[in-house]
Amino acid sequence: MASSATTLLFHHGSTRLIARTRCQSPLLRTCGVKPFLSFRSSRGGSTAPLGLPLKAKSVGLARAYVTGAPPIVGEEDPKIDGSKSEPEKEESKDLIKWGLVWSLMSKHKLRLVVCLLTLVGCSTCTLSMPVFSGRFFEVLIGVRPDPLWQLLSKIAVLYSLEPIFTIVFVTNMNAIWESVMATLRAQIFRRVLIQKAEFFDKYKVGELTGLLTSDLGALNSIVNDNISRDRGFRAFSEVFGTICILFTLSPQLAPVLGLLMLAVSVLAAVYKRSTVPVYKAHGLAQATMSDCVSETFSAIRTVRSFSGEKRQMSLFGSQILAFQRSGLKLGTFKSINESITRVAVYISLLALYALGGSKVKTGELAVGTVVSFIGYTFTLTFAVQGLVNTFGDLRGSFAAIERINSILNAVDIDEALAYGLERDIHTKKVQDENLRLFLSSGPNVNIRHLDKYYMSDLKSTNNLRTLTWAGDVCLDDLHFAYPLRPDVKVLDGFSLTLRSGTVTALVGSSGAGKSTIVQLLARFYEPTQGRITVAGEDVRMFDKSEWAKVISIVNQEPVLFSLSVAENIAYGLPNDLVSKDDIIKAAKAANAHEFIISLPQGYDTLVGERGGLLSGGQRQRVAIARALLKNAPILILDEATSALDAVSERLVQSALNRLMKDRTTLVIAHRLSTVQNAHQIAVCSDGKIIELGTHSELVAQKGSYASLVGTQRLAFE
Ligand SMILES: Nc1ncnc2c1ncn2[C@@H]1O[C@H](COP(=O)(O)OP(=O)(O)OP(=O)(O)O)[C@@H](O)[C@H]1O
Repeated sequence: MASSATTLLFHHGSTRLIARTRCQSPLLRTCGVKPFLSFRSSRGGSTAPLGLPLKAKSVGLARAYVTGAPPIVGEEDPKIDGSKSEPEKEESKDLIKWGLVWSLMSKHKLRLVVCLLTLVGCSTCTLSMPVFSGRFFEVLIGVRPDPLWQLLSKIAVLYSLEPIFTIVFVTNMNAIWESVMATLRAQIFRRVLIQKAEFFDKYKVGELTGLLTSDLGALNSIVNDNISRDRGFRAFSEVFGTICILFTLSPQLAPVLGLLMLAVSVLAAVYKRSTVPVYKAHGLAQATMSDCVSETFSAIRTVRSFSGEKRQMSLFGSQILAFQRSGLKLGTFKSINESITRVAVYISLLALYALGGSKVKTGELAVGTVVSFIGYTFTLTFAVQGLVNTFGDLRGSFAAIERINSILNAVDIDEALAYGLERDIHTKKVQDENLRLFLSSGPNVNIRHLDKYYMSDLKSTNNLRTLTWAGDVCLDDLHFAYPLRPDVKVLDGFSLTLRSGTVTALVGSSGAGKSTIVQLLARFYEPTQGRITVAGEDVRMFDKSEWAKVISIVNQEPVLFSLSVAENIAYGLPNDLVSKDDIIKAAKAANAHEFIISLPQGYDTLVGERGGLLSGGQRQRVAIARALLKNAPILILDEATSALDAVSERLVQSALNRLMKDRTTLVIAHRLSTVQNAHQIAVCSDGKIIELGTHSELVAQKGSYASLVGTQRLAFE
């Protein structure tokens, strides 16, 4: 066989099996050795490898793809089934694992050592202070012969060292953790970005924002809130150290007094911690109030037009009262919280005075030791409270990590997108320093679980642009149901060919599946059956970031980013490839130049959130300029002019005509004027094409299209 990948087609009932052989390495490929043979069903998508195990095959080919090797498959009917080899299926897909956190921390070995040493240093200083206080009193009453100045200079050294150690400890700990958090933040953002489209159907934007704000914030607080004195590691070392010292100072007093102090402090701390939900409820009541305020004032015109003032007042009134109630409750808990620590200290001190005092009286204990015990009472009480809080924070962080992992594991990642991105990041890392963040945990950490078998099927994309400029786009017997509604068949054997360089109009009733076709063409979803090809090649053979470069979509409500007009026009294109002149040329062709130069800062004017500072027609023309500059061979216009008034529509339509020239265009429109000039018109109903032809052919057919034209309404609404 001539090629390294050879396909044998077997027809077996309705299932066509593709048998292929491939070489595992370039060396084997050139020598024509075929190390294994696999059979795959082109329908059901199951894979039955023969010969060598699947894993061995995929690893070799995966490497070939990443290093930009020439096309590695050449089958007539390639089929990606996404089936995974068993070991990869079993591997945990959790994004945040303690192993990852530790590996990120261990990149800062020197800082970790400094942290450890300064932690020991500041804890030693803190724990020594009560001992020196005891000695100080003993010197004062003459029990100790040391000169006072000598003792005072030792205390002064301690007092100086402790803050220095603290500064070094906190600075280094903070630096390590901020670096870990930056990487985790980047990894979560990236993992969300590469999820399949149904992920975004499933979760609300607020939930996803929460992952990066509140949930990650909970993880952040493990260290950031616990590097102060009396929290985290310091609290732990102080509790442990205090108990050891108490036992060393007085083996008679320590068991009773130490344990009593510990018990009282733990109880007080646990009680204080139990009031956290009351604080949270109060915060929630406040957030509800502010939501109501922002909703009322942002929709003030709607409120006015429905005389909704009274309703809004009543709603806000109920929220004020709820906030007041939770405030009162919080006040009670605050007052108890304020005194509970004192109660713990007082009980411990009272017990110390009673027990320690009697022992001093009988001469069993030095007065300095009792003074030291007083110091340790305070140290222990505060350190125990800090430790309980740290455990509470840890619990919150565990819950947050679980939430992040469970959301990000709920839907599979989009592998065809992930691989393209991975490769792009690697090639762009030299130019874009910001992308380093997305690499810093090492590429393998993130792509390890990706399906290498899938990757092995992707083609080299060098020729995708050429293919799409010249070849037809075929939608071949597409069947589809949205993943979140698998029982509702939206497409049911949809077949249509978009001829290269021509315009195809797709019309049909509301809900017929027209926009779904756009979603499949854009590869936001994959068809459940059937395939989309370009020049005969299955589009799944190309990674999605490459595919995105050959397709432009302009829809009814184009979304602009809160950037300048020029940045919006050039969005997605590499900075070094786009000149200001190119942007102006595209804007002129999109009939947008005139309005842009009349804006306060011309092309540098910021367009506001989602382009809100521009009118609908202006947004539309900026989107068309963006598509013109992108110069993609395939163009999709999804109801692009239906929301515009007559003047805007004329301007937009003439811009669109320029944009459509020589491109393979699919137009979804409700207006006859937009549709009738198309090279072919497809009428869609119940997820399939029921009529296909030019305007005059379909009118002559006297079918659905003709009746639409007859009633002057194109859409079957
Ligand atoms: N993300 C989604 N998840 C689940 N179902 C969806 C989703 N998007 C659309 N649908 C459903 O798919 C069907 C086809 O919708 P589609 O948007 O493709 O219709 P359409 O022909 O473009 O309609 P219109 O002309 O009103 O825009 C509808 O029944 C719709 O409810």
